Amino acid sequence: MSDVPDPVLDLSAVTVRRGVSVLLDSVSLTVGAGERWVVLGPNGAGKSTLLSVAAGRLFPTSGTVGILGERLGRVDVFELRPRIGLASTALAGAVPRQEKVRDVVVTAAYGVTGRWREEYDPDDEARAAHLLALLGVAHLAERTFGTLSDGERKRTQIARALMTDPELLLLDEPAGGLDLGGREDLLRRLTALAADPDAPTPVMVTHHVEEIPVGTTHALLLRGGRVVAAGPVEPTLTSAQLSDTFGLALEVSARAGRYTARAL
Ligand SMILES: Nc1ncnc2c1ncn2[C@@H]1O[C@H](COP(=O)(O)OP(=O)(O)OP(=O)(O)O)[C@@H](O)[C@H]1O
Repeated sequence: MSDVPDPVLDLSAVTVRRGVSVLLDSVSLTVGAGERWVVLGPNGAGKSTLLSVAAGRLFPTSGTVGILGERLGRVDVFELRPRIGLASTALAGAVPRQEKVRDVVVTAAYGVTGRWREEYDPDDEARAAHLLALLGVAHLAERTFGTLSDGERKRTQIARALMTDPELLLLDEPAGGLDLGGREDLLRRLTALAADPDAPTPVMVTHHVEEIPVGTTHALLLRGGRVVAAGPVEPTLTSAQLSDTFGLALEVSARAGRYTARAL
């Protein structure tokens, strides 16, 4: 998108403390328009915390956060949030189990979860249907969210995150819990989405290098709330840096834009 502010994200020395715990320790990150980022790190590294900051949902203890050309703390976050698509397990937990899948998606246009109108704009209904098809779950539109499998929920959440036509797309472990076929299908769809010049700039959190979609341009490696390495994906995702990130000797290999890692 030519009119998307650049950088899309501009975090400088962001620290998040909770009591004596330091969840993020002076993290700086600049995501340019058109870049496609992955954030990798072990359990508890601070990935979800970082995504919450990037989503304008968590204010850091110190540091500055620029999102889509606005400064967190100076901007009305309720105006900013529709410009950011966020799919996370925490948000999925806020969706009523009885909510129909199509309503889970369409209500994002109104900034709510839970159906609250009898009628929606036909254009919104059509967009929700299109996004469910894009994520491969159009056949589930009339089902209730509570009856979906984990993988189906993930896809529905991503469709919801795209509903407002956001400029920034934040995905927290979109492939987590998916079976092999489901993961590969989702990655293919994320790759196709990333190739669309009108698609939002994605920042995706994962634990596994195998879940990095083809077309990812940049990586941030996080451990203990600190940045181990960040930058263009190839020089960042080295065996040495991945080993530092996960705290064990790993060998990473790349083939046709996909990555695998194994312990040495
Ligand atoms: N309110 C809090 N008070 C103290 N510690 C917290 C609080 N919230 C989160 N943490 C801790 O902060 C650390 C980072 O959490 P976060 O959820 O960001 O990690 P993560 O990298 O997303 O982990 P995972 O991969 O397991 O989802 C964890 O050790 C977590 O236990």
